[in-house]
Amino acid sequence: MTRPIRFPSNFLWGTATSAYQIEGSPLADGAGHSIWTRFAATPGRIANGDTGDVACDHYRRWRDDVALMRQLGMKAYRFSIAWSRILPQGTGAVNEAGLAFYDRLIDELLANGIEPMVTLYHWDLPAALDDRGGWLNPDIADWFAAYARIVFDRYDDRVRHWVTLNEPWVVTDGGYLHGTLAPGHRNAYEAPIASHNLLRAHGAAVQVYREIGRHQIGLVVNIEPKYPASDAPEDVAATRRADAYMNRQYLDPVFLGSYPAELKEIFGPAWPDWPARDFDLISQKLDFIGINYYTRNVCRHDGANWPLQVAPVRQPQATYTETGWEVFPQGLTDTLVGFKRRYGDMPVYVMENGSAFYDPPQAAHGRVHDPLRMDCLRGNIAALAAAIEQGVDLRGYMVWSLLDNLEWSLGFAKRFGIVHVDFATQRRTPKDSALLYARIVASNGACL
Ligand SMILES: OC[C@@H]1[C@@H](O)[C@H](O)[C@@H](O)c2[nH]c(CCc3ccccc3)c[n+]21
Repeated sequence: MTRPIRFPSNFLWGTATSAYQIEGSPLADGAGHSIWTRFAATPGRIANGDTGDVACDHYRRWRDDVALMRQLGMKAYRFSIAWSRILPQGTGAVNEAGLAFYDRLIDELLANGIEPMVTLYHWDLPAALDDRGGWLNPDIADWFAAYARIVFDRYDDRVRHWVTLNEPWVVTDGGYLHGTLAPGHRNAYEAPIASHNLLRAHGAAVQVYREIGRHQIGLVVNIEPKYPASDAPEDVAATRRADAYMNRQYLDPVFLGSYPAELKEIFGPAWPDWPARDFDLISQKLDFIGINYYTRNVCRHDGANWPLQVAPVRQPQATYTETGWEVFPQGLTDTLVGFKRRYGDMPVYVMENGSAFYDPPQAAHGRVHDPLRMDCLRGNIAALAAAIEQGVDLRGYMVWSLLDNLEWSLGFAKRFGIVHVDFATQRRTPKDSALLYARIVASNGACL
């Protein structure tokens, strides 16, 4: 008989989404262009020519979607605010209609007993700010802080969990190094500058929150634990570089006040000498850390693989998702326990965890059978319990995602939702994984 899994009584079970991926109507009611409306309009940037022009039409169907969360018994909902709905030019004139949309959403969530957890930035930079250098312009820390102040002023009476940025690593690696995400740059000199300015902006927003906020604020990072393919010194060194580049590049400056030494080794002359004062700004005390976990990497040295000289090693016995990620729940436990060991004991939320699998067409009676996603969900929630048993102060868990949605450059084909969306009709159908998650939430993790 396995011991019952114990989650804290007020554990926040929920789901997560982001503005550009679900809302649609990106330019409605005075909203301005973002780098993603621009990227989506550039031929070849998003698979199948998909765009966020309609997406899940959440901008108009938000009330029904909250009702769906209520029906599933969700305790929380993590979503992002589109900066360019609030400030169409990124700075300057405020768009009241944009503020009013999120007012209505937040009020509806609270009326349904669902805790709103708000991300200020989930990749959709106002295009007007990109025209002024975007994340490459050091002034963006002030632009972001001004946007944050407006949003805190408006919603902090109802929102008790704030996130400054979603995944600065992805914004940098995808948007400035490999060019796979907006704004689509490929420049090893730009990437460290963008990354550093993201962290400066994060710190500036936290400073504003400490002036006027009454609740909690944190950062969300994607963590992908790295394991050496062998104990050969070159594989161990490659693994260390990969961990420094993806994971410690963000957690070290925020919690330890300095970058890992490996970054100078990786970027060489492209790695600037940063002013010490920046780290006082970046390492503002946080109330929690948000971790997005999807998979692990097994690493080997590969001298030809720029810039890290690391190659991933596929695991022959493992299950892989449609996005090519190994299903490895142990990595979630290792990540949470590893965070506590390196950075200390602090409240942790898993702010994203999920999987994309091919979902068969709707079966009879409107059911959508997704056994692989169910297995992944069970395994990851058991991994949470293992972390709690090892002393991790885990406060909540958000499944990515509530709805099938626009998977950035991969378009709509990669379905992460526990609720199926028929994009032709906008019909929502809870998948078997949603019904499983609803049971898990209702039993506070007992019925895995
Ligand atoms: O890919 C699924 C989700 C996205 O839809 C979310 O917007 C984003 O926050 C998010 N982050 C990750 C893990 C980091 C990652 C993203 C893209 C590519 C590789 C790794 C997975 N996801």
